[in-house]
Amino acid sequence: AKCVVDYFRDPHNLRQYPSLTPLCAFTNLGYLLYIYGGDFRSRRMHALHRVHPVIRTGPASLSFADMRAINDIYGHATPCKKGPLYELSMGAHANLVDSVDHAEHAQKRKRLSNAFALKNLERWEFKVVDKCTRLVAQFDRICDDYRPRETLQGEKDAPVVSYRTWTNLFTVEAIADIALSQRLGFLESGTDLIPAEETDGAPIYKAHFIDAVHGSGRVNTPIVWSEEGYKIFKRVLNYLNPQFRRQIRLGHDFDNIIHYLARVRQERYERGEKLDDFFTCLMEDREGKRLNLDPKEVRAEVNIIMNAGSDTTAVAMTNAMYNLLKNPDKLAKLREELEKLNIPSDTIVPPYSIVRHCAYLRAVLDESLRVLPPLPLGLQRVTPPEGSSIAGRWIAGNTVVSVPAYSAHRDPNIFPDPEQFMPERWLTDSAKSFSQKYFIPFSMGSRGCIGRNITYLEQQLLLATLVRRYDFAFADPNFEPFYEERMNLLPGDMQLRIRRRG
Ligand code: HEM
Repeated sequence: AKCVVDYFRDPHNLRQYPSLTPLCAFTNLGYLLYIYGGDFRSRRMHALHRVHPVIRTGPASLSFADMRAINDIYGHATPCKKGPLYELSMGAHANLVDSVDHAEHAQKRKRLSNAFALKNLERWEFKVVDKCTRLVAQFDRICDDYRPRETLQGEKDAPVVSYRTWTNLFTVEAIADIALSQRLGFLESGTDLIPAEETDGAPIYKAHFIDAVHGSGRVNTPIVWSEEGYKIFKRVLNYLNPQFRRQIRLGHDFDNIIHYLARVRQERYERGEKLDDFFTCLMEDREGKRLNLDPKEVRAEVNIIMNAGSDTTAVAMTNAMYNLLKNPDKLAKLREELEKLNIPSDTIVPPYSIVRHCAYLRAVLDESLRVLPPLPLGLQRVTPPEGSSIAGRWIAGNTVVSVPAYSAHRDPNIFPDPEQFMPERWLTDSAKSFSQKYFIPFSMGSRGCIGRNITYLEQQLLLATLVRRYDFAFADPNFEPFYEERMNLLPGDMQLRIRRRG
């Protein structure tokens, strides 16, 4: 009854906006039901946004597909804060992503920003080169061991690899080395089995890293949109739904993997090993003075870096290869750019000092992030109590507001022919200005992604390496990707035939 009364009282003055579903105007359950199945909801929602630039997604929530809203909601000067979702999904301690308080976040960000600066990343290039080299060793072995069979067309066939899985193993290994100086051996074993341990000293066991990351996302994403219902839904679904229960267990495995990794790294630190990684930035300031952070906070930061730092980049890598294979003329252009570099053929991984200047390579990656942003949904922010102006409208205080990257990247006034994969659009004079204002795969402002330099380092090195060395083709020529949208838009498996180039 309160929902109905509030609908007619309309304290946020939102009745003027069309509702995503009729239920959304009355209760957050409406949005929860809309996203529950985990299909590609940002695409569904975009179909509506093409007609309505502002949509009501809850009793006090709006989604904007108006480009002016990006700066108002996420820009450096925004008065908006992170929304209730972040506190709800927080673990035992706030981390850099879910910390809501401005002062707390600024302090956390300052601590890590040195580690994420571009000049430091170049120091860690060797860690990424090592992972590229080890992935190439596996792909070479797979190609060399394969006994080709004749196809119906009379050609020799080639082995099949799961590009999605191998690139995900690559990104987990890369971030484990960058963050914790830890070698996991995933690229040798071809699996993501890793030790995990409870905080109560129970024996160590093994868990699957990637399933565990996805488990924690699958638990929270469907239910975190209802502040009132979150805890109840979690309990009820855990009781009634075996699949949900399994995801909760996997999420728990992820916490235990992080506990294991952080403990091992802490012990190395206490033994006086001098290692060059993020963990050191959590232990000491730039002058080497100990910070003495609460161990729960250290674990929370390790958790988010291992999660955000591996999954998003793996998604982006799969999407970039998919887009190139669907657009062979763009792949040919990329190869042409890389071949012009005249890098000796026995150099497996081209140096970052060279590939970072490859404009077409960067354009391919950006265009892929535009078409398929790994976080396509509207990132939740909330207006200050006094209200705020967004895209030229006055929005009442404590309203949840967001701009879905999926829709922003499809504004035809900024990105003509938005469904077309056209890296060339990033090579025009105007590209710099629209990329700064309207290209938001990493969000923007003070809460924008701190790891973007790392993802470009990884993606540029790996894609340049693989495109130079191998030919890829869809194992199923009619392949169409399957997507599961949680916080991240997760592509399903992508099987590719792989051949060594001459
Ligand atoms: C293609 C790859 C990536 C994409 C698309 C991406 C996207 C994003 C987005 C959209 C946000 C804002 C989240 C929000 O407001 O809730 C974010 C924040 C963040 N990302 Fe990334 N990210 C990527 C790679 C990385 C990597 C490699 C790391 C770590 C090494 C990382 C670490 C973080 C952290 C710690 C934050 C929180 C920043 C803050 O609030 O101060 N990300 N990322």
